[in-house]
Amino acid sequence: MADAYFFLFFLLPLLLLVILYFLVKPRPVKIPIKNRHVFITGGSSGIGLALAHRAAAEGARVSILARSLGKLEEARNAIRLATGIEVAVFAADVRDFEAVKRAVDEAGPIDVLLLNHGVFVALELEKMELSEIKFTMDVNLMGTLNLIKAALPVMKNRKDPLPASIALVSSQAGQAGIYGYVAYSASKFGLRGLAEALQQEVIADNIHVSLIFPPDTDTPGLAEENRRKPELTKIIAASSGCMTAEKVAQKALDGIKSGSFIVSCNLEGIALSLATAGLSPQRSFLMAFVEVVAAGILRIVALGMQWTWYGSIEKYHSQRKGSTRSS
Ligand SMILES: NC(=O)C1=CN([C@@H]2O[C@H](COP(=O)(O)OP(=O)(O)OC[C@H]3O[C@@H](n4cnc5c(N)ncnc54)[C@H](OP(=O)(O)O)[C@@H]3O)[C@@H](O)[C@H]2O)C=CC1
Ligand SMILES: CCCCCCCCCCCCCCCC(=O)[C@@H](N)CO
Repeated sequence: MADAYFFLFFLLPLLLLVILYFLVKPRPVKIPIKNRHVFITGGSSGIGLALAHRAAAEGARVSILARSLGKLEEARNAIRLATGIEVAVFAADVRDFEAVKRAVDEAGPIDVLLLNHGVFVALELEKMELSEIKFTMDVNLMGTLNLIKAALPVMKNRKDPLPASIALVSSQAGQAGIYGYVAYSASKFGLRGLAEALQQEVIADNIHVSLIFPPDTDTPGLAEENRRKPELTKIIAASSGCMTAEKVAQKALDGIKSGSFIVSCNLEGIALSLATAGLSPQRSFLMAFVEVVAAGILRIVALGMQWTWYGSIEKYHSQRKGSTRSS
């Protein structure tokens, strides 16, 4: 009997750990940011601004890109005031490849390309204009591809032997489809396929991809979104907490520096990432171990999550039916 326990709880896990240690690829990597060029899109507000602050404070040379020059200059002043460091600003729309290319060329070789720009409206697909849907896909997905296309040739040709990074800010709504985010979830899920494929294409150039999955984050963008957010979106998104932009920026930068492919920001996010590990690379054999061991139980947790979400949806519809009948 004791032998069986020894095998099950000691020998078997140990064997699995050893196997995973040799199995995980790409191999772990550390990406320094001190004295390196960090280029942040959407760096004038919210998470991007917090990322710019933090990267500057950690000694990186920082460039930020967004559409509004006014907001960019405000951000530059705020960062100068807080850290004494001057960031470079570039006004361009990520949908405009030529403008993006000019900005990237002018900024000089990039070590960490942090693609954080994004637009979001929470609204049922039926209530969204086609133009809004297209706008979401164009900015979040095509905008990201435009930036990568513009920056990659120079990143590949860098003389620096240090590892470089391309980091994409997705969302927990890019790991699980959420009511009210049909277009947004589509754009953010798209980033995952992009990132998985891209990592295979750039690994030989010592470029490492990170995908960041924040929950609701207290930013000007969220405040705007909340003004017309469907009740059900609020209920379902409340399954994960709300974070400050500073905390998300800290988690994101730590994840990028440690070369993680998947970067979660809170506890619910860790569960979500384990449950959706799929065929994404995992560089840490310890995290791979947790993924393997937790897989079955997390599938049950995920089904329980769907049970509560669909419960909320049913309740919402039955209440609405009740109220339209009585009115
Ligand atoms: N806040 C949240 O709850 C969450 C946000 N995220 C993601 O994090 C990222 C940042 O979000 P958040 O900080 O809240 O957003 P904000 O709305 O506060 O900031 C968005 C930034 O992106 C820039 N931007 C928007 N559209 C374009 C464009 N077409 N071209 C260039 N720049 C553009 C904005 O500047 P300008 O308008 O001047 O162009 C601004 O700097 C997004 O990708 C979002 O999807 C993920 C999970 C949760
Ligand atoms: C198996 C374990 C499951 C653990 C819990 C999962 C909880 C998922 C909640 C998802 C919330 C999505 C928020 C999107 C935020 C965002 O991107 C917007 N604010 C911007 O539009």
